Amino acid sequence: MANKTALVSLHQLSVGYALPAGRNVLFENLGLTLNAGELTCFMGPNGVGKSTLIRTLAGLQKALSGEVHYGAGPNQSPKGPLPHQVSVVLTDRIATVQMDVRELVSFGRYPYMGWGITLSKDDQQKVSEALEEVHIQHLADKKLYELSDGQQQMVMIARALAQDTPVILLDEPTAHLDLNNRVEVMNLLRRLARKLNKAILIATHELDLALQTADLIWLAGRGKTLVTGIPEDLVLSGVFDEVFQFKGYDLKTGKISHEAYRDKMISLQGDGHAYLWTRNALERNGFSVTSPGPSLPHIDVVEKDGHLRWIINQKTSFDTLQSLLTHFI
Ligand SMILES: Nc1ncnc2c1ncn2[C@@H]1O[C@H](COP(=O)(O)OP(=O)(O)OP(=O)(O)O)[C@@H](O)[C@H]1O
Repeated sequence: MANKTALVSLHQLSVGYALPAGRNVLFENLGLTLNAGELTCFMGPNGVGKSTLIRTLAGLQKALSGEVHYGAGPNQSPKGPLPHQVSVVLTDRIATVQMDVRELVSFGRYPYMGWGITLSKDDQQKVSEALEEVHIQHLADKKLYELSDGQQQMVMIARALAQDTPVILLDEPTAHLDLNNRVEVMNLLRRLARKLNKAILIATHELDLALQTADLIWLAGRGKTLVTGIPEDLVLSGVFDEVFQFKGYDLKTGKISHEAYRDKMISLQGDGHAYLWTRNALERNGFSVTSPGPSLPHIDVVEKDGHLRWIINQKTSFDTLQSLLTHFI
């Protein structure tokens, strides 16, 4: 297997707050890496320290002890990473509303602008490429106040891309977005990691999306350390259940656990999505669903001429699940 290239390495890193009343250590002795070409999702309960670690890795907050190395050699800057090494997208709303999108994305070029305040041809090209990469060229001349939350999020990601760093750190980039935009942002970040060989770390509460898109998970909440692994291994090991203590949700099946409060079994036969959603409707309404067996009410889900039908005991037929449920309830 090809060796991974570490773009960020944590060495015995402890993070938290040195307060007058004493130290509040959130994570201790972390020894992890962020690798080129990988999307890492950083998950854990509220208040566990995700934002604090992101800020520490971004050089916005001092580590309590230990070191972070960026790229090949040790970190050269005592204050944190250099601006051409790491870009960061935090949760703050954009305050400079009078600015337009292209101007804000241009801010990503500041590490390369020398003493001048004008963008070179190369800078302008990078800004245009960043806008294209996140598919917001059409918004380039819009004022920031004209944008939706999702569009603003895309603009902040474009700014980070224009900064052209091998590492991007993002704190809850999908907060306040609708499902389509959440999926789009996660897919975009995964694509960027692969295509541009970047190491991308996202602190997120999006359990479903993270499990489906992350190359690696950092999971906080078991002591002051992080459990790491690919999503599927962590789901099967039960460590997510241990950390989040899900109530009424079965992570292994990805389903809400329904209570079979009607004490009534129904046998069900069908295929694909129609079978799964029929089962969901029955279980959500308190029935136990089983495979075909004698002396149970039986439902066949059949598709004919592009239309679904539900047939009870080979006699009574329904053309919606709602009407089927009404029959049983
Ligand atoms: N400036 C600060 N000074 C002291 N303690 C702080 C400061 N900021 C955060 N904390 C504490 O550090 C802990 C971790 O906070 P942090 O915001 O990093 O958690 P988080 O995992 O990002 O939470 P969430 O998922 O709710 O965003 C919390 O207990 C918080 O009260």
